[in-house]
Amino acid sequence: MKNKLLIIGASGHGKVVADIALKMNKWESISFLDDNQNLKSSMGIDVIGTTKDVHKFIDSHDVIVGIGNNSTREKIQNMLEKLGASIPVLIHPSAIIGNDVEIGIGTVVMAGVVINCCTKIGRGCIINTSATIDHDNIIEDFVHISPGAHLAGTVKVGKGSWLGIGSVVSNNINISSGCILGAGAVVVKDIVEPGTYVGVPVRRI
Ligand SMILES: CC(=O)SCCNC(=O)CCNC(=O)[C@H](O)C(C)(C)COP(=O)(O)OP(=O)(O)OC[C@H]1O[C@@H](n2cnc3c(N)ncnc32)[C@H](O)[C@@H]1OP(=O)(O)O
Repeated sequence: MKNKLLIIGASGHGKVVADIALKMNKWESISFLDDNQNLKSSMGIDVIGTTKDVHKFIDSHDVIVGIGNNSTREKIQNMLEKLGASIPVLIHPSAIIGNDVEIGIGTVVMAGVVINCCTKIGRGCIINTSATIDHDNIIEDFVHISPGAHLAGTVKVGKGSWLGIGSVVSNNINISSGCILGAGAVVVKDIVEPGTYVGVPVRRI
């Protein structure tokens, strides 16, 4: 771990990431990179360059991607890992994490989240505000679980999927990689193909 943190992306998600980092109180300085060259600061935190400048800071900073889009976040995190960056896990102090929970690098766990025991969360995930993920889940890399989503026990979510705000997944369900669940979706059967699914129970659109 380094004593400075660099967050790539200074927009909505990046700002929440910065807020969590401030509350963790582990870094003596926090800065952003953002590809909008007109943006000089966000939340009172300096924007010190664009994504292509990251190599200048790799030796001195922990680096995390604060971009909500799953595939963009994946692309940039993969690049950071190739460069040998030190990539932290960010967990809001109000999150409740059970025993035997594993959380991969680059994942951000937001305020009010509960993750129960024996769950495995991959790299570069977003576990958004007040989501709950119960026991023995497997959440693969670069998944976004949106605010207020609830996953029962023994759910598996495939790589890069995005579960929309307030979605609900019943126990023992597998969701394929590359899925989008709409706001308020309810999943009671396995989803075996990538696609966008909405409604109660879900249908593919
Ligand atoms: C902190 C944060 O902000 S985290 C981000 C949280 N945001 C979210 O969770 C957003 C989730 N997104 C959604 O629910 C979106 O509606 C999506 C991704 C499912 C679909 O978006 P699009 O592909 O643009 O679909 P579009 O809006 O054209 O809708 C297609 C059809 O599905 C319906 N539909 C779309 N979303 C939903 C939904 N959540 N539930 C039920 N029906 C829906 C529409 O009414 C429309 O029906 P129609 O053809 O009969 O008119």
